[in-house]
Amino acid sequence: MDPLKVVFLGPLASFSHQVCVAPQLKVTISLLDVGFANSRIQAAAESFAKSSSVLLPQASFADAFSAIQKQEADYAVIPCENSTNGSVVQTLDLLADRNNQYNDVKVCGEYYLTVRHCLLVNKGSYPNGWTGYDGSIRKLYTHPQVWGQCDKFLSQYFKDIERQDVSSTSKAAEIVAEEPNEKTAAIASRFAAEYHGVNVLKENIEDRADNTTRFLILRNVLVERTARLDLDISSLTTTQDESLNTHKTLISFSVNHTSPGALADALVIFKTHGLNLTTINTRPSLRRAWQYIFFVECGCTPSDQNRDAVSKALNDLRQVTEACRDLGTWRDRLGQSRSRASLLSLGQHYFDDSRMGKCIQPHGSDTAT
Ligand SMILES: O=C(O)C(=O)C[C@]1(C(=O)O)C=C[C@@H](O)C=C1
Repeated sequence: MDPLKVVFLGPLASFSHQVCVAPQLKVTISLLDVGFANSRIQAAAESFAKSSSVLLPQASFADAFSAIQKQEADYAVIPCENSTNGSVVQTLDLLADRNNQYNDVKVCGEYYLTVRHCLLVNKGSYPNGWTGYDGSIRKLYTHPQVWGQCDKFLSQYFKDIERQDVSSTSKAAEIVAEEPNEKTAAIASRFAAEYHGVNVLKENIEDRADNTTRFLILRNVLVERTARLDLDISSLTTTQDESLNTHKTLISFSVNHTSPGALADALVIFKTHGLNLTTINTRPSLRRAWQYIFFVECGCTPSDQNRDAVSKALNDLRQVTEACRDLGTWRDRLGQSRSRASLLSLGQHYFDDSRMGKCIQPHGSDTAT
C-alpha cells in the first residue's frame, strides 16, 4: 500500500503537527469484509508519525481542505474548537462550504490535545530569563486563536503591545527566529521553540491548565482506502463492543429565517429520532445579513442505532430546511464516562526530533526520521 498522506497546518512544529505525530492517533488497517462486519481483522495499527505515513504541512486550513477534496492526501488534521477560546471560525467557514468546493470532505475522527503556550524570543536576547525581563518587547506574533487562550498573561504583561496575527504558532516562532535584531516575541509551543531555534522566555502562559484544542480528522468519502482504515485514537477509550462506543455526527443546515418556528422545527427532528445534541454553532450564511448556517453535533445511545437515526433525521431535515448536509460520523473521544485524567494523558506529548514523522516540506526538502 502507498504511504498514507496526512495534511495539516504548517510549518512543522505547529500544534496541528503535534496531533499528527501523537502516538495515540493510530490508523488500523481493517480488512473489513461486508459479510463479516462483526469480525474485523485488524491488520496493523500505526500512528501517523510512523514511516508509513507522509506528513505534508500546508500554509492554511483551506489548502488542507482542498488537498483532501482533490484526493492529494488521505487525511487532514484541522483544529475546530478550543476549551478556553471557543470555535475556530475559519474551520467552521470551510465546513460551511458556501461555494460547494469541498463536496466530498467529511469528518471521520477527533483528537483532544492539551495546549501549553510559551513566550518565545531570540536566543541570547534576555540572558536573565523572565525574572530579568525589562519590558522591551515591542511586538507579538501568534495564530489568532491563541490571544484569547493567554488573555490574562497578555493583559498583565503586554497590555499595549502590538499583536500580529500569523498563519500558525509555528510560523510565529519562525518569524521571530528570522528577526534576530528586533524586539519581537512569538507565542507557540516548546516544541516550536526547539524546532525553530528560539528560547522559551516564559512557559505555561495559557489562562487555564486544562486548555485543550479539539481537532477534527477529515477524509474524502470517495477515497476507498480511507474508508477501510479505522482511526483508533486511543485504546483507553475504545471497547470491543461497538455499540458501547458513542459516536457523533456533524450536520449543517440553514432555515428560512422569516418563517416563525423554522429553527424549532429543525431541532425537534433530532429529539424525535433519539439524537442527543452536544453542540450547536452558527456562522453567517453570507447570502443575506443576519442569516446563519447552523452546525449541530449529535449522537445516540446505543450507538449501533446511530446510522439509522441519522439517516432518518437527515430525510426529515430536508423537508424543513433550505439546505442540509451530513458532514460525517466518528467515534466520540470525550465520552461522558471519560475521566479527566485519561483525557489529559490522551493529549499530553513530549517531543523530540525523532518524533517529527516523515515530512515533506512544501519546497520539496524532506525531513525523515
Ligand atoms: O497554530 C497552530 O499551531 C495550530 O495548529 C492552530 C491552532 C488553532 O487554530 O487553534 C491549534 C491549536 C491551538 O489552539 C492554537 C492554534
